[in-house]
Amino acid sequence: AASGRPLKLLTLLLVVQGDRVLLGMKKRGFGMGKYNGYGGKVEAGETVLEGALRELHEEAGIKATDATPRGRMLFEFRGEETVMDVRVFSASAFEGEPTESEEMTTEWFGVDKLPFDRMWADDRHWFPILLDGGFFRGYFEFEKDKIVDGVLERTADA
Ligand SMILES: Nc1nc(SCCc2ccccc2)c2[nH]cnc2n1
Repeated sequence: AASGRPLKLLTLLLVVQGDRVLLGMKKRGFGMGKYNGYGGKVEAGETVLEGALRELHEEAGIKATDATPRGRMLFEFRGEETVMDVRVFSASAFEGEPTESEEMTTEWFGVDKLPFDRMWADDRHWFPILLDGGFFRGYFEFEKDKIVDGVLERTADA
C-alpha cells in the first residue's frame, strides 16, 4: 500500500575542512538569500551520491573526493503537498578551487562563526552534530521561514 505524502529526493553537501565550512549564498530559486551547503535534485540514472557531487561541481566548481552520508532531514512546508527528503553529505577534501556560480557564492566560515541567522532555522540544530562527526535524522515543519514543529535525533549512522 502506498505510504503518505509524496517525497521529493534532494541532496545537500557540506564541505568541512578542519575548522572551516564552505557555504554559498543562494542567488535565486528555492532558499534564495540564505547561506547553505550545495545541493539540489537527483536526476534519473544517477545515484544520490552522484547527484550530490554533480550539484557541488555545478554550483561551486569543485569535485569532492571523500563525500560521505551524514544524515537525512525531512522538511514539510505548510500548504505544500510534497515533503522534501534531503540527504545530507559532508566532505573534507576536494579537487579544484571553489568558484562562484550563477546559483551560489563560495565563502569559508569558521566553525564558531557560522551565519545561522542567515541560514535555514533548522541548521543551528543539526550542524553541531555534523561538525562533531556524528550522524543525524530529523523532521521539521515550516510555515514560510519559521519552524512550527520539529524533531531531531543523533543516530549511529546516516
Ligand atoms: N540546510 C537546509 N537546506 C534546505 S534545502 C537543501 C536542499 C536543496 C533544495 C533545493 C535546492 C538546493 C538545495 C532546507 N529546507 C528546509 N530547511 C533546510 N535547511
